[in-house]
Amino acid sequence: SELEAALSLEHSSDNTNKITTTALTSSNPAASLALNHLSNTTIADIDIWRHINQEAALPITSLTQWEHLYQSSSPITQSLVNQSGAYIGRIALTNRQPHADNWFIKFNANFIDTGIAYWQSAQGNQGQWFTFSQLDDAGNPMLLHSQVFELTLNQQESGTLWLYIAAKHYALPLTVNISSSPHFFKQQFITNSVTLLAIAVMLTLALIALMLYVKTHYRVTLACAGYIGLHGVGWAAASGFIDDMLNLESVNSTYWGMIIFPFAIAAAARFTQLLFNFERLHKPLATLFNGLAILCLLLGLTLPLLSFSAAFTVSHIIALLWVPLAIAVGINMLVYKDFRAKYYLLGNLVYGLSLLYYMLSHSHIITGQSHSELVVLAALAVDCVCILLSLTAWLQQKKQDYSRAYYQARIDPLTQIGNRYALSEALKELTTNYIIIFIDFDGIKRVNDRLGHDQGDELLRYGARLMSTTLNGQGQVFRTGGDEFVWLVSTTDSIASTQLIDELAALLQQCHTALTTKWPMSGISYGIAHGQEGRNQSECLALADQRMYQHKRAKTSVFP
Ligand SMILES: Nc1nc2c(ncn2[C@@H]2O[C@H](COP(=O)(O)OP(=O)(O)OP(=O)(O)O)[C@@H](O)[C@H]2O)c(=O)[nH]1
Repeated sequence: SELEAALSLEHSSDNTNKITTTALTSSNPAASLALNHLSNTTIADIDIWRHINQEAALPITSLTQWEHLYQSSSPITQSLVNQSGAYIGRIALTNRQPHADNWFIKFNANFIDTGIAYWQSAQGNQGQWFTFSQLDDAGNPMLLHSQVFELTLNQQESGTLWLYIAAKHYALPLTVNISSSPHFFKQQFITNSVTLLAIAVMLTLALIALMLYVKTHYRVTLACAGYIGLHGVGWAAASGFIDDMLNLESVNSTYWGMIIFPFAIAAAARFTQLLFNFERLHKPLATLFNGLAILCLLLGLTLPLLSFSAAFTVSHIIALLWVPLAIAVGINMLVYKDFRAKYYLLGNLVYGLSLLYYMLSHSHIITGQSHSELVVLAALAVDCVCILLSLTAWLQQKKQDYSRAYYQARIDPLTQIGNRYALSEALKELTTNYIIIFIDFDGIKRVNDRLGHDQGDELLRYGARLMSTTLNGQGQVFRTGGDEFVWLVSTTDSIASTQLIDELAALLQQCHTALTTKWPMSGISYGIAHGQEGRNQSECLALADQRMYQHKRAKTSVFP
């Protein structure tokens, strides 16, 4: 005769529930549970489900149809992990509470196309219908990672709960959890909170990376946004969040996570390549990561054409290959003391460890309720934070490089004051009220020839320093080349007062005197022009240059 597993719930002395499984004949029709306010029972999939060869024609409208379907089903011999298709189950339930109460019947399955239940009370003729289909679950509580319906039983009510489920893939053992309201809300609060927080973190970080791309146009920021954002969207789909939000009825969006995953890894490979600048620093790694990105992209495009189970397997293989590769790259770059590697490695290590825990909890090494999916999701959010930090390190380095290049392009290396390029920028910023002074050192050739080039250099350095300090914050001095300098002063008056020009000339005279004290054969010649004397800065500069020559010619040579 056909054997069936039956379950009875007992209270152990420490007030926790345990399940004993007893083999019974078909005269005892189903697993049976006596429910009370402590109930939180998980029934192993092998103890409840029976296989149906093809999906049932819906709706299943009567008890006779349920019984007929049950008769045509066959027992399963192993857990439903990685299986697919339609299954039927039934549980005998009794309310042992001294009053009417509610229990939540939860299905530990990420993917459920059709989920329907029928409660046949022993005390009433009318049955009650429930749906926990992802394709049609608008009336169910919004919860993530699984489906649920709420069953209300009167005092001492007993009966049979019939269950039917169909999906393209069961990623986990298809256990059924029956819990009292307090247990259900406590557990689901944690599950929903961790999930929503992790998804919110990922999507927010992706948005930040996207904004950085809009601002900088660096491809690495776009790859980062794709890497983090696609993980976020993938989990929003896989956890059922998108389904709960949009109430899609024609498609089951929980399947999308697996299809999106290869695209996320394509972005991750591209990000890694750009982050570590492999194109310039390590060609073979650049080729490897570019190849990987293209491969993942092609796989992502192909997956929707395959069966979902195949897509599920492919995505998991990609994860198994990607994470060790990313960790190896992180370690390798850390060995080379790369500034970006610590965050990158830390993130991938956290994610890798969570995947290890996930695998162990699906083996027999770790037993009990492991919440491994939640652990992976939380670890992924941490990984994404680390990935964004590695991007920040990259951007900081880029900023430093830029500042250095900016500085080098504008600063004269000998005198450490602005060069011709810096002058041209400063000239453009002048308004009409300004004074330009053209300065040329005297006798530097003689200093070079008689005292050596080092002394000539020292004279130029000293002269530049002297002018900058003598000016005492009035304007800025630039070295435009050789022994020529330009001093720009912005003024407030539209017509620069003769008094200010005299003051500036006095300061220049001070410089001249200080220079000749140190190098008697040297000195400076200068020409002054103000903004109102020319139509633009160039004309004013040319006028100052002319006056400098006049000054030089007019000076009686100190060293004939
Ligand atoms: N030591 C040194 N000399 C330089 C540098 N740049 C230009 N010179 C020299 O500066 C001189 C510039 O030419 P001039 O302006 O005719 O030289 P000068 O002796 O000052 O002549 P006057 O301006 O007529 O007094 C050249 O001899 C250059 O070799 C530099 O960076 N270091």
